[in-house]
Amino acid sequence: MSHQQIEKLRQKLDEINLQLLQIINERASVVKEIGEIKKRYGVQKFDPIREKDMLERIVQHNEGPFDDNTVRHLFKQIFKASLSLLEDDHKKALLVSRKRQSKDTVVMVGDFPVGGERNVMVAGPCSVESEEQVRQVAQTMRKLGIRLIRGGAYKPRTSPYDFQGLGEEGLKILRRVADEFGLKVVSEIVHPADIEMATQYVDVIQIGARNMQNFELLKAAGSVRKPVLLKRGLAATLEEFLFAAEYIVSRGNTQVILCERGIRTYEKWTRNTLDISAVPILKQESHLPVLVDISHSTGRRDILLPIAKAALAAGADGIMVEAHPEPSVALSDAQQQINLAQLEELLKQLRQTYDLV
Ligand SMILES: O=C(O)C(=O)C[C@]1(C(=O)O)C=C[C@@H](O)C=C1
Repeated sequence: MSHQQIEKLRQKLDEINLQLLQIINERASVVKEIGEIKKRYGVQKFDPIREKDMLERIVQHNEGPFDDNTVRHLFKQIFKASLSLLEDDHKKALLVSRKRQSKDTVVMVGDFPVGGERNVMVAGPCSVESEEQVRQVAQTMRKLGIRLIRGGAYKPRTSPYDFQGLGEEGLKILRRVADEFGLKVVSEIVHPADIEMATQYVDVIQIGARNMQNFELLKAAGSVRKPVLLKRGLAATLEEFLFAAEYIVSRGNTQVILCERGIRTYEKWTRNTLDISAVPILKQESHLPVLVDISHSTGRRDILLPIAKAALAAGADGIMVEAHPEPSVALSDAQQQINLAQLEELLKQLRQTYDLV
């Protein structure tokens, strides 16, 4: 008997659910119309004052049985969903977004895939200091089966009195040594006018954190047909990061790799704060491969292994690490680089769980 009563009431609820569905979608259509107008006039999508007014008015009409706080909470969820509907519409336009391309982009660095089945490691010294130094690193990498060598030839340093890099000579060293050991070169370019020249020497153009919003540099990188490794800015939101990538991709260079390298926070025990949540969010929002720079994000050697594991567990396509034959005498970032034995050990540990090349 009571079972029948419940069934009847449930039928009623089913009907109400459908009515609610229809009405919230009707509401969403109106919100979208407002969104179109806002877009046309460049008005901010989120309007907290309007939301507050609406909540007040709704609560005034609330006759229960839900209490006012519950009603506020429910409607706040509706507003939130409406807002993300507006923002989704906006993001739909981005070429780098998942909405535009559901399939992962695999960036081919010559014959070497980044963002494919296997995780990658980019390793090498912070700065190119000499051919001998690069050769020692390359030899170890070859032995360990790591293919992507990094090394800075143009160094954007905080102090103008610090080592500024060997410039084009540094790129030549990288190219020569990489060819000798069958490796691919990743190196940072800081000036738009150098992009064209750099394509002769590097396999991946790196755009560093300090230049993430150097729009002329991004445009220049978008105009060539070389993979680009774009690092997240020191204080860039993920949205700004993706817009920076969009600058490159929208110019026709679709081969972009994103790199989370930590952001600036009040924490002093690490050089930067690794934003680990950036990894799954970027993978969700964008089809581009995502790497994590475990050296710059931490600035310290002692936590590289757990940080690398965290990055890969969070879904990163690979990690970047600074390695030097003798870190204590390195001309830059001496305290965060690992030596070659430590590189080997790090890789050994990671390979127990991950297929890292
Ligand atoms: O009224 C607006 O300006 C809207 O964009 C609609 C709406 C809503 O869902 O009601 C959506 C987002 C804003 O934060 C405020 C209100």
